[in-house]
Amino acid sequence: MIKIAITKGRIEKQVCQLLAKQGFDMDPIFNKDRELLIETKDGIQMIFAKSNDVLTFLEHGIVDVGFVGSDTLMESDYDDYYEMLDLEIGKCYFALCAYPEYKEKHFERRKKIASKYTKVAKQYFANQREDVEIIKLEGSVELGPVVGLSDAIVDIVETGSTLKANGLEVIDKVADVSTRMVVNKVSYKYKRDEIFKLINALKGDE
Ligand SMILES: Nc1ncnc2c1ncn2[C@@H]1O[C@H](COP(=O)(O)OP(=O)(O)OP(=O)(O)O)[C@@H](O)[C@H]1O
Ligand SMILES: O=P(O)(O)OC[C@H]1O[C@H](OP(=O)(O)OP(=O)(O)O)[C@H](O)[C@@H]1O
Repeated sequence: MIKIAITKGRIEKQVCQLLAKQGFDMDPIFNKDRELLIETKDGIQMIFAKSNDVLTFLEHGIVDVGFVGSDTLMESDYDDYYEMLDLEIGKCYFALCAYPEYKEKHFERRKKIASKYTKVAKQYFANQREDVEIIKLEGSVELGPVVGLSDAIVDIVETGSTLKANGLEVIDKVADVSTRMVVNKVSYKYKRDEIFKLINALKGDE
């Protein structure tokens, strides 16, 4: 039995579709209602969790494998896992975004930057050698500049439609993001065959 934690929502749907394409029986998952733990005929036990919690389950050895966005990996302080695969789905990117005038504006004070991903934002500005104030928001981060809480945001951009709808634009691209398969180090040792069966299937090698 291989135990998997998967990020609920977008990632869950796309990874399960990939596995179904490779012949795994994903029907119990596609047909689930509000259940948070499902077992399939192929010996997979899958739990559906918030992205940060996927890493918590992996860290505590509750699951062998996790599927999360690289955004979550970049933001987390936990890194004692093996990153085995870039699934090249759930693609989006981190960007510094603001109103167009941000680029020309001269700031007499520290800039204020709102983000749900404060670690990523801090790292970006540290690399730029710029001292800014980072303000944590849990979502609807675009509100930062819109309501005057911040001068800019560091957030995920996919289609760009949220930015456009709020008059904002990408000032600088920070990093690409995609879905990754991560593996608990102990599981890697003891469930190697099952793990590689999954990896090969996801790579389309099976
Ligand atoms: N447009 C997008 N916005 C946010 N995440 C995206 C987007 N496109 C792909 N992703 C990826 O999907 C993952 C899950 O996103 P989702 O919006 O389902 O949850 P979340 O924003 O991390 O958390 P929450 O459940 O609090 O909204 C992200 O971690 C990211 O890797
Ligand atoms: O470029 P787009 O295709 O418009 O996607 C980007 C938007 O999607 C995400 O928000 P999400 O929908 O996860 O909601 P949230 O603001 O509550 O995090 C992200 O934080 C942006 O707001």
